[in-house]
Amino acid sequence: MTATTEPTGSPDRFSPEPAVLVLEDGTRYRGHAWGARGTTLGEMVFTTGMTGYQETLTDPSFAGQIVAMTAPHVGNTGWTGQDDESRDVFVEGFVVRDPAPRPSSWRSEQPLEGVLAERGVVGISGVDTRALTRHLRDRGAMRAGIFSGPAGERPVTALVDEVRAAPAMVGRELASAVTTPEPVVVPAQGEHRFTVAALDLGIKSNTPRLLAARGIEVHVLPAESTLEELRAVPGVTTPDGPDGVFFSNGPGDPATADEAVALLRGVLEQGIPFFGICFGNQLLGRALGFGTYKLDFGHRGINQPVMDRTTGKVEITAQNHGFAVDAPLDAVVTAPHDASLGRVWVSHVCLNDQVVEGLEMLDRPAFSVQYHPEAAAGPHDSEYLFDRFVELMTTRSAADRSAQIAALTTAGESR
Ligand SMILES: NC(=O)CC[C@H](N)C(=O)O
Repeated sequence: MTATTEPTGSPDRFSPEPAVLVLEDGTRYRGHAWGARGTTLGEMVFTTGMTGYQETLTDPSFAGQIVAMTAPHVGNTGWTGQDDESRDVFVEGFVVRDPAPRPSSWRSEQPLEGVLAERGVVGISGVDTRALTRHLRDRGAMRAGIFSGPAGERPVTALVDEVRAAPAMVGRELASAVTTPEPVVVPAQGEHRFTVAALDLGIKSNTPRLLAARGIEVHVLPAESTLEELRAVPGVTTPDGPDGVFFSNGPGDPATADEAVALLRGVLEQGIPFFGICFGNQLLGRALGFGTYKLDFGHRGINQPVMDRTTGKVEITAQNHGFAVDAPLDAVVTAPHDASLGRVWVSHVCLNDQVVEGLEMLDRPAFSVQYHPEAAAGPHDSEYLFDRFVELMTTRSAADRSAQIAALTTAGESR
């Protein structure tokens, strides 16, 4: 059935040009053309962060996705080049309720809509984003299109057909489209303690920044790098290879990243300390032999509660993922892919829905989290993970988690 939702309340006062957001199930939301005019297609997702629209727009993990902000008033602080999380805007389209008519911040260099228009990002304003979010929450993530200008004047059936012809997120490989074309070195701040090879699957700038702040020189490498290229990065403590390897966040379906998974297996076999974030966590899961699956509507926002099972502390986290690792929560598992990799446990769990939010190997120096400890934008509760990586590169061996695991087993038995 086709439903139409008209915007309510005060519509965007600034664009008389119509635009329409069409979902693959036929639902449509009318609004106003905002940013670039034309057609854009992608997976429709929502993010609940009240702040951080610029960091969201420049997070390469959003490639292939049309993002709706649940925060109603967007653009208030304009655009500040210094806050970019990467070299471009990567979202496929942008859906907002009520854009600020002009920025109000001494740091702003440009209004948000100007940046969107300049970079060809098709947007729509005046949409009831709460109704859209409830719809996606009930029906799941789905493909969508924003149409404005002459493209939006065609019959709705033609627009729905166009949306349905767009590629689905499941099975989509996007890391190669967003990765750095050339290696980039981010120098260590202060004493140069370690050098890390960071595989750029869609990395955000704040990650090398937080590593560099801990005395780590970061070599950001293209996604298609080989094990030899990773090992050619000389470490401080290990001159025949980097002190550690990092795999970043990134867009697309982790099930497509076979080459990066094979690369990571090589890293693990050689015992090089490893840290992964988001896509990097999904790839550690896959390297160990677990599957990944699509969440109904994903976790996107900056207030998601996660339990760190090592300390028992709950942290408020920034998240942006539509897929997750399928690993058992209450058991220590020997890597299903290859028993010689040793044991692994789920180190972090999402308290909203018990989704796996972190993995830690117990016999090798490797761990990863599904959420964003670099948190730009977001809370800073999880920065300790960068210190754990430093500790791992210092000891070069897995930490002892036997007490935590014994507690977990006892809790499991008493249920
Ligand atoms: N931020 C990320 O790295 C996202 C990973 C993956 N593309 C997902 O949606 O789950």
